[in-house]
Amino acid sequence: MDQSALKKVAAERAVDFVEDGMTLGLGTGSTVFFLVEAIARRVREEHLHITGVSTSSRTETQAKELGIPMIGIDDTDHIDLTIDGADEIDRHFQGIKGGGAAHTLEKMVATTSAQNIWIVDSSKLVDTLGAFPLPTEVIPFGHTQVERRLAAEGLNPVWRRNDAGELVTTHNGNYVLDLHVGKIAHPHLLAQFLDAQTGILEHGLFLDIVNKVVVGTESGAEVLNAGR
Ligand SMILES: O=C(CO)[C@H](O)[C@H](O)COP(=O)(O)O
Repeated sequence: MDQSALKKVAAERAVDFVEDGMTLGLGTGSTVFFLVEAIARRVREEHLHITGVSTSSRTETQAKELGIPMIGIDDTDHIDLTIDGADEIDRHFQGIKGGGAAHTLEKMVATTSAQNIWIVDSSKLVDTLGAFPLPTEVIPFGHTQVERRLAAEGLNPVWRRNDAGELVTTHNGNYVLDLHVGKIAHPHLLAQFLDAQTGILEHGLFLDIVNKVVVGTESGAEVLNAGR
């Protein structure tokens, strides 16, 4: 199976955790694309009443087109379950997200959610985080000053650009600075440092957040419980 097929395996298993009446956070990315399709199928066929909260305009558009009722994050203070993709997950169920530049909205939705499930293909499981460049969202004012500060700390910041070479902007109009750190030995310490940097709106370390990971493998979906 190719990577896309493995993502679909994970997404189609995760939809089993969706229950009637739930307010459901919907993540962003190619794995979530399959999830939204699978949820819409259950809404249609089983007449499930669910309400979605999205983390990007891409997901919002897809969900609405497929008939999933949607509300905004400002319309609720409680989400029952959020299902999202991830870029890396380590053995302690800590993760990196933001490959799709949506990590700020994703973190808001995830931290409003009672439960979080991540859906990934098996290539996303790692021993130590950091091979995937860690995304940060940086506000335009003083952004090169932030870059210099992070470079001085040895965090190897690189602005994310699109195929035309332009700076990628987030939903909020900010820039994405990817940190090529190699190995993140102490994710909590790095998160603390980044949280303290004025100018960085949010970073892609998602620590102590995920409850379950559904992994798409060649032999089917595997559910890993984080024990939190
Ligand atoms: O964090 C994300 C977007 O900001 C995605 O969840 C992450 O990049 C995984 O994407 P995909 O499912 O396409 O591999």
